[in-house]
Amino acid sequence: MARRQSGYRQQSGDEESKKVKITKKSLQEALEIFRFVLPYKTLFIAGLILLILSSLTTLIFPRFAGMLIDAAEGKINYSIGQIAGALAIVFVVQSIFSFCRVLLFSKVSERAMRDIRIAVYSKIVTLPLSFFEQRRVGELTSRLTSDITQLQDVLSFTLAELVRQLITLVVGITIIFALFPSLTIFMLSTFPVLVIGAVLFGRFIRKLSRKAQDELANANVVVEETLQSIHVVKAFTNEYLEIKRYDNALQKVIFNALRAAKYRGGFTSFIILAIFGGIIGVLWYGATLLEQNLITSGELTAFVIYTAFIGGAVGGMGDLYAQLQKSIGASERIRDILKEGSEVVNPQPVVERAPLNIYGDITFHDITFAYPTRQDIDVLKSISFHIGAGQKIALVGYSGAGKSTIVQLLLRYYATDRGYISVDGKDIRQYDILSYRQNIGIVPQDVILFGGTIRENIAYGKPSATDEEIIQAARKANALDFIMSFPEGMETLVGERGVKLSGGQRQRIAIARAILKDPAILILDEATSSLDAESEKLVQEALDTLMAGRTTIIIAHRLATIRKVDHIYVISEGKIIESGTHEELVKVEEGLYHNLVKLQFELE
Ligand SMILES: Nc1ncnc2c1ncn2[C@@H]1O[C@H](COP(=O)(O)OP(=O)(O)OP(=O)(O)O)[C@@H](O)[C@H]1O
Repeated sequence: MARRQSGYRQQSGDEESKKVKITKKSLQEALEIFRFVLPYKTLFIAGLILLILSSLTTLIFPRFAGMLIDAAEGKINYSIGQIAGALAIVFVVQSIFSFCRVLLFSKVSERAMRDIRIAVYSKIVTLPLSFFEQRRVGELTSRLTSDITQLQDVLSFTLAELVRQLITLVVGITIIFALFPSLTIFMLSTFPVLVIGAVLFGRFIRKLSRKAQDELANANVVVEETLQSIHVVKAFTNEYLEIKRYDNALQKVIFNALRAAKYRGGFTSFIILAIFGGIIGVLWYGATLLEQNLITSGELTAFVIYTAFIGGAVGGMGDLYAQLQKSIGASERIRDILKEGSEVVNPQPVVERAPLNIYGDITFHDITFAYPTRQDIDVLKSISFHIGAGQKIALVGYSGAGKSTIVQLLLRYYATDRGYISVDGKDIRQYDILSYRQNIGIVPQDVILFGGTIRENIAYGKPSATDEEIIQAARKANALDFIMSFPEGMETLVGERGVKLSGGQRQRIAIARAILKDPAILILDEATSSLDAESEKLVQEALDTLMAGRTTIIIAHRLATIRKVDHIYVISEGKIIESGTHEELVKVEEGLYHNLVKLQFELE
């Protein structure tokens, strides 16, 4: 439970950090993300021009509305029909502009976002494993989903609104200032109160709403945990407890949401009072001018509508500012990922890479290693050994001794800086990483199958494999019989929505994958859970076929299976403490291997 709780706490922390201060530097950095828009700059600029035009045409409306009234009173030379007709034309044109603008911006934003998504995803999958140990998967997927959606909002909506409101503000004020200077000065004098009040109040309310959202995220954790572990919930008959837990979490949501609502209501009243107070003031002053015949009623109307437009623009600024803050946060986080160093520089289909054929002569030269996330603890201490090409060795030792770590280093999952590993006499760091890994096959402890058909899962070992090769591999892995016993054969779906394969069956699929990959070096991480005798025999036979002629490292859990290997290394606390053949090692009576064998013999 602690695991899941802490995960989500951090996520709500992420929400907090989504907002950053807008400074010149942060803005400049955020704008870097806009390089993804560059390929579409023509469309973007065209959209921007249309946006400016349509914003400007909106500003014609108040003036024309005023003129309409003046025309009705016979104070100007145009007829009502002429002005209404002109207005209608203006708005037909504007509606066409707006349509094109929305379309253009969508084209730009959709394409740019696809490019960013691909860039971020390519970066993520090519990063070294150590990166993934420092980040949570949820965090990375949220980079790809919510952060990029945030940027998309900016491109398709926020930016347009910002431009429109800035134009309304600047051009609107300029127009009324030119037309009605004294009224404008009067109106502007009421503004600062409104703006400062709105900004302060708005910020406070957003903080409260965020708290309510965080609580909602916490409530969602409960649902997610429960559903993920529904087996456990049912086994412990804790349905009621879980409902109660959800209810408690929702209580907190309600408490915070209502608190925020109270202030939001207050804010609304404040805005109504302030804006209408301002408008009443302006109307009062305007009416006085009208009474003195200093302006016409049409002009007053125009002025009031302009003021409403400008007020609306100012009111919307707070929200836009918050949106921009979020987007800058989002783009910073995306940039952070894009800046990380990939281990695979240029991912491309393996067949297109220069083939690297290694023999599989492996030497560990005095390797000492600590995981990047736990730098202070040396997990391996001065490990040196040699495996000749085609030899089979086994690593034996208690859980946590460092067996898997040895294999992970061979796979170059982690960088080594104390000591080095060579394959065929060359430091493995000097090989192209993809070509190198292409020469290593793994049959893991827990075989993970992707959702898809059995064929696809086997072909994962060699995506270019022909049907015949896949069937051959399945046959050699002793898997063909059970695969063909399914009505859909190779096309049988496995994984979450498909059939569930037994442990032994999954292992044989993994063996077929490895056979297809045909690597020089093979790593077998023995399953800890034992299979029934029949499955065991099928798997063992398949493994024997697979191992033939390959350098093989077996991480052994059941010692019975490794009697025949060329050499056994007994690992304890990161050191090789014994080594030799099975016959040699069992003779050492005080030895760990001897004891492990005795223990297992007694257990069995
Ligand atoms: N990714 C990691 N980050 C930090 N420490 C790790 C990591 N993986 C393993 N360790 C630590 O390294 C030590 C050796 O682990 P390793 O998995 O190599 O042991 P093992 O002998 O393979 O054990 P088992 O037989 O249980 O798989 C353990 O103390 C483990 O906690």
